[in-house]
Amino acid sequence: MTEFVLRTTELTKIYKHDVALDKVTLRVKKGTIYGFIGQNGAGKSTLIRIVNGLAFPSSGSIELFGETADRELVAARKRIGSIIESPALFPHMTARENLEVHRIQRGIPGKECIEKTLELVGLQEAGKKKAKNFSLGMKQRLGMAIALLGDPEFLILDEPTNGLDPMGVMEIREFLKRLHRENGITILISTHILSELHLLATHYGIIHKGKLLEQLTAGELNEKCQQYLHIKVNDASHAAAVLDQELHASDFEVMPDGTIKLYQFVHDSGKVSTALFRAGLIIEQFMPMGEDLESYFASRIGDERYVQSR
Ligand SMILES: Nc1ncnc2c1ncn2[C@@H]1O[C@H](COP(=O)(O)OP(=O)(O)OP(=O)(O)O)[C@@H](O)[C@H]1O
Repeated sequence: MTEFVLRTTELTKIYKHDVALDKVTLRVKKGTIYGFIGQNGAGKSTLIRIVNGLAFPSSGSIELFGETADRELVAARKRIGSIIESPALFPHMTARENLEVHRIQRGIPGKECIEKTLELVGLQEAGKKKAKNFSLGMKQRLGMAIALLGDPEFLILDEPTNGLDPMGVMEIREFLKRLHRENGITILISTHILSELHLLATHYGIIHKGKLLEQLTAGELNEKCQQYLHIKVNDASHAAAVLDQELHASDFEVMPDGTIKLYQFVHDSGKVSTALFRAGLIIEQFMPMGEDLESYFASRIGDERYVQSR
C-alpha cells in the first residue's frame, strides 16, 4: 500500500495572465494533517481544484492513492471528501435533509450514514432548524458533514475557518483533531492564517506566488521557531558559569557579541534573573525571544511588513 495519499510532480497551471502554480511538487503522507499555507492568490485553491478534478493542469502530474491514470484518478477521487470555498448548502432544508440530498446525488447506499455523520459533527440536535438559520460555525460543520459522507480517507478543506470567530476556529480545530485521532483520516487544510494550524498540523507546505517554497514537519517548524531568553550582562563568562553551576543549564550559547541565548527556563525566567542578580552581575538586557509561526511564515515569503515588526 502506498505511503502517500497525494503526490504532485512539477504541477503547473497557467491562466491567461497568471502562473497560478509553478512546478509544484508536493507530498501528503497517509495519516498526516497537512497545513497548506499561502497568502490570498498564492495558488492553494487552484491546486485543490486540480486534485478534485475541477480544473486541469497545464503540465505536471498528480498521483492519488498511488494512481496516476485518468480513469483510476476518477475512482480515487471518490475516496476524498472536500469543502472548496463555501460549502454547498440548501438553505431551506434541515441538516438531515441537506445530507440526504447529497447522499442520493453521490449514490452513497444506506441512510444510516446520515445519523452517524450528524453525530460526528455534533449536529444531531439541530432538529427542524433550517440551514439558513444556522450560525456560521454550524454551517461549516454541516459542510464538513457533507464532505464526510461516505467515509472518505482523505479530507480536503479550503479555508474552513474563513469568517469564523476565535471560538468557532477552536471548535473546528478540536473537531479535526478528534477526527484525525479516532478515524485516522488524512487531512489537507489550506489557510492564509498560520496560527489556525498551530497545534493541529503535523506537516506544513508553504506556497507563495504559485511556488512551493518549503515542506516541513511540525517538529522541524517548532525547532526553527525555538524560543529562548536573550541575556546581556556586564560579564558573559561569569554569567555562563552561573547558568552552568547554579542552574545546571545545558542548552545555551554565548554569542560573539557577548549576549547569551538560553534555550531553557523560557517560562521560568525569574529563576535565571534571580541567580544572575545574586551573583552580582549587572543585567542590561533580559527578554524572551524567538520567531512565532506567523513571523517565520512571513520571513519565508519575504513579507517585510511582518519581518520588521517582529
Ligand atoms: N479561473 C481563473 N482564471 C484566471 N485566473 C485565475 C483563475 N483562478 C485563479 N486564478 C489566478 O491564479 C492565482 C492563484 O489563485 P488561487 O485562487 O489558487 O489562490 P489561493 O491561494 O487559493 O487564494 P485565495 O485564498 O484568495 O483563494 C491568482 O493570481 C488568481 O487570480
